[in-house]
Amino acid sequence: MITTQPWTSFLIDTDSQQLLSETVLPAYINTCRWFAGKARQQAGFSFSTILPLPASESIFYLAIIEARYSDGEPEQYLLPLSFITDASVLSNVPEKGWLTEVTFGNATGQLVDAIYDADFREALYHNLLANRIEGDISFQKGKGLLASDTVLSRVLPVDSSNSALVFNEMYFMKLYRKLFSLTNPEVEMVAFLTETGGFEAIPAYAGSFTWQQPGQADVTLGMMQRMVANDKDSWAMTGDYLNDFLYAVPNRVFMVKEDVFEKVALLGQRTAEMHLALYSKTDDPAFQSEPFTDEYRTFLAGRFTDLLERRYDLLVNNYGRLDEQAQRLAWVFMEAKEMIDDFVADFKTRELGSCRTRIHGDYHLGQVLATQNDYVIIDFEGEPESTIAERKIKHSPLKDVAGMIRSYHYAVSAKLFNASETEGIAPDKLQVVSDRWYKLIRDTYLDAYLGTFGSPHPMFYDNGEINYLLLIYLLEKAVYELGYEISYRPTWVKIPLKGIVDVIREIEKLQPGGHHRQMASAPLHLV
Ligand SMILES: Nc1ncnc2c1ncn2[C@@H]1O[C@H](COP(=O)(O)OP(=O)(O)O)[C@@H](O)[C@H]1O
Ligand SMILES: O=P(O)(O)O[C@H]1O[C@H](CO)[C@@H](O[C@H]2O[C@H](CO)[C@@H](O)[C@H](O)[C@H]2O)[C@H](O)[C@H]1O
Repeated sequence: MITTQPWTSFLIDTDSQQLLSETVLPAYINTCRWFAGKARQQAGFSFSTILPLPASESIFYLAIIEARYSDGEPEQYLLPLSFITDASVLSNVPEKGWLTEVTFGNATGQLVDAIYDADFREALYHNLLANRIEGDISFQKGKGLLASDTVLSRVLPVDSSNSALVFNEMYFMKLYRKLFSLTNPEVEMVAFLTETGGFEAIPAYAGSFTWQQPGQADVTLGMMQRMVANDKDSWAMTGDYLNDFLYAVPNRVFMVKEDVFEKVALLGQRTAEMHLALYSKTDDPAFQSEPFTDEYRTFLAGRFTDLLERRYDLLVNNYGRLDEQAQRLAWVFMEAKEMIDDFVADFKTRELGSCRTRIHGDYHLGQVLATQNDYVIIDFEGEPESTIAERKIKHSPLKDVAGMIRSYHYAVSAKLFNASETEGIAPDKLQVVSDRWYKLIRDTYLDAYLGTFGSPHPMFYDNGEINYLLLIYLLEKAVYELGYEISYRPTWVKIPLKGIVDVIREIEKLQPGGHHRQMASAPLHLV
């Protein structure tokens, strides 16, 4: 691409912007892991805003790209741009960050995603440190950020929905890609937990930067936290524990080491401490706890009913692709439709005395980093499928608890049903040992969680309500997961289906004549 205007004029160089939008962005953006619209009917890309970020020897642009679709609303993505003319600098940029070769005025070079340019990363760091306002970009330094003369930075090689940068191996910065016209819930959550809740099992907040426009809501562009030295996340760590279990199963030995129970209980305790911190007294209405209102119950029941409809359709359309075991579970789910509908309708009118607070919202083993003897909880962005406004709605913290319980169920199922060690074992037998591990671990986690609150606590009205809410949230999560697995990992579909069937069995017990009536005072034994 050749243009007569220099790079410093890119902000007003609409011809170059248009040329790039038409010829470069569609191909480039579709290669990026963070772009969520790959499977949608795309109708083109354009530069909706360009925010200049001057640095000592160059200028960078934070481009806000609009992705348009013929099947729905447009989305906004952040793409920081750097123009590199020096071959030695370019040699540090991986090819996946190259957009195109271009001549701006009399300089020829490569247009790249600026996260791969060390000067850009350094500019972000210094602007944060200085609490600088640069045009419409406002940098806010958090308490945890300390000055440093030298800045060594790198891009963390995690391919996810955002980009991660590391500074001096001390700070972790998340650069948000998909943008929303409200402060990202993650920034609010991390700031509240650190500064009001005094919660220590998250990386300390070190700052954030936002795009501010007069009369409009701030748009969060990035957030910095302390970097956590961790070996792995808890999904990987649980997988390690399960290896011991897996090797014992073919020898007809049921083995769980005591330190597994200790680790699981510690996670239950940390989860409760996070929820207690979110319950802290505050004047900020965004974080004050609230009762279960008609409005909330109507919202949740409505959202759940929509989700169920979509999932039944998806299941019917994909039924033929499922294996025999998954098909059997799918039948149970489909036959229970009326009962589930009644269960959700009952929720809509049921008086509940428990509280709702802000919660993590997307809580599973992959969101908990395992440090040497403890845990650090990350990724407070909320449910990826929800709008930003929905992600800020208060729920019972048992929704997070249900997320983690589902994750333990996933961990054991994924391990036992996909391992060569268990190939000779009949699926029904495998299901029995898998359930046995899951129930032990679930109860260990729950006991430690509830034990940390002491009894009674205003967050939960009574054990009956705890069981009831857990059932609602477990069902909602497993139904959500069913869609995720059909779309991304069809061989794992039976995992959420089994989770759904387990909850169905519990709902059956709540029916007149079901034996739960006699067990109403036996809490926390869901299966
Ligand atoms: N403070 C931190 N310190 C070290 N590594 C981190 C930190 N926060 C996140 N990570 C790493 O980055 C990965 C992506 O972070 P996450 O918050 O889950 O981003 P995303 O929203 O893109 O999924 C995590 O799985 C973890 O490996
Ligand atoms: O972490 P994300 O926000 O990207 O969440 C999505 O992907 C998750 C998988 O990576 C998926 O989680 C499901 O699978 C996990 C194991 O891979 C398991 O631990 C979770 O319990 C289960 O929900 C998540 O549902 C999806 O939104």
